[in-house]
Amino acid sequence: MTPKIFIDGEHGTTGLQIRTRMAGRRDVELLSIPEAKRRNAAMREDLLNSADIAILCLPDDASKEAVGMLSGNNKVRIIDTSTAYRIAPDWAYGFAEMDKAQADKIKAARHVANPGCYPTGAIGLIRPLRAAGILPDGYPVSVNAVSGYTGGGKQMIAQMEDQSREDAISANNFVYGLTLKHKHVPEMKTHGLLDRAPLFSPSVGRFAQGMIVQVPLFLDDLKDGATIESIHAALVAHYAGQDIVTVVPLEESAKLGRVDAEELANTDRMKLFVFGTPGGAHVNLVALLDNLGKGASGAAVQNMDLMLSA
Ligand SMILES: NC(=O)C1=CN([C@@H]2O[C@H](COP(=O)(O)OP(=O)(O)OC[C@H]3O[C@@H](n4cnc5c(N)ncnc54)[C@H](OP(=O)(O)O)[C@@H]3O)[C@@H](O)[C@H]2O)C=CC1
Ligand SMILES: CC(=O)N[C@@H](CCC(=O)OP(=O)(O)O)C(=O)O
Repeated sequence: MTPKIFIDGEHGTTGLQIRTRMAGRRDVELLSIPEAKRRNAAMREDLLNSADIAILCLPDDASKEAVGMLSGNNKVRIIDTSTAYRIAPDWAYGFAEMDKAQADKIKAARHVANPGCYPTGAIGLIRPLRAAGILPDGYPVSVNAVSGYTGGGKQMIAQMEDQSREDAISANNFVYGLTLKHKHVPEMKTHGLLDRAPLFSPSVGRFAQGMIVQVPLFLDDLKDGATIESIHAALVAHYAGQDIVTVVPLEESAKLGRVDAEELANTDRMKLFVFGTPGGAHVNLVALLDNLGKGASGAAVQNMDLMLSA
């Protein structure tokens, strides 16, 4: 039987991108709700319960409501793209490359929490160094990032693109999350294996899709003997054997004068760089991805495929 997939929130930014990625696929049947009925609870409940996999592309509250609509159903599997379940112990975290066992956990899971866009970059950089013992307990990790404006969903897209709106945003680049209580911090801490919450400072640029996440490190405060080379080697070893997350060779990074946030727009991959000077005191870890690709919809489709392959 062809597996049935329902995307709750299919007319939003993340949902639409998932639909685009599924267009033309014959191995799955997409159940769909008309745009005008997208908030009709009875129709959603019926479609959710008719699916083999429900992909939730909704705000947190609506995701929780959808999970509630499935509470009596022990068959439907769920991929939730919201923040609601990302550190819930009974949900598998949908970042397949984060360690060697994760893809199998996703394959077997009934409930998968798709990672946040910024956390995908941050955890992708931090977790391998924690696992290798290079980043010690107590290290004060900072995460600085810039996202394309589609990261703010339909509302921010309208605010950036329609300058006639009362709430239009005219800035080309702005820093936000100024209370330092961003919803992604717990997720970065848990899946980054950190014992201290990172200091996370996000920003948005006037480009639709793309993301740079930076984690600067002081070598003196890492494990004794840590160097730009040993950090790079730990990342290379961690990501060996797959081609979605690539670690850029040090010689290649050393030749770069800049990193373009849009380089991986419209792809589902992530690139990791280690910048610095051999023998120097600092390194800057950089992750490059599409906030809507590996940061959202690309990861959701990857997780769906893993679940279907079980
Ligand atoms: N954009 C991004 O880069 C990323 C987003 N995500 C996550 O994906 C989720 C969706 O975000 P995004 O696609 O950006 O948001 P959008 O606002 O673009 O889309 C959300 C969709 O959900 C619909 N919706 C809202 N409330 C309800 C409800 N109660 N019942 C049914 N439908 C509802 C909206 O309808 P309406 O038009 O009526 O409001 C809209 O179609 C969020 O949880 C976000 O955190 C994850 C990673 C990255
Ligand atoms: C630019 C922007 O506003 N970004 C969002 C994060 C993206 C998002 O809402 O989704 P995820 O949590 O699933 O990544 C924010 O900072 O709230």
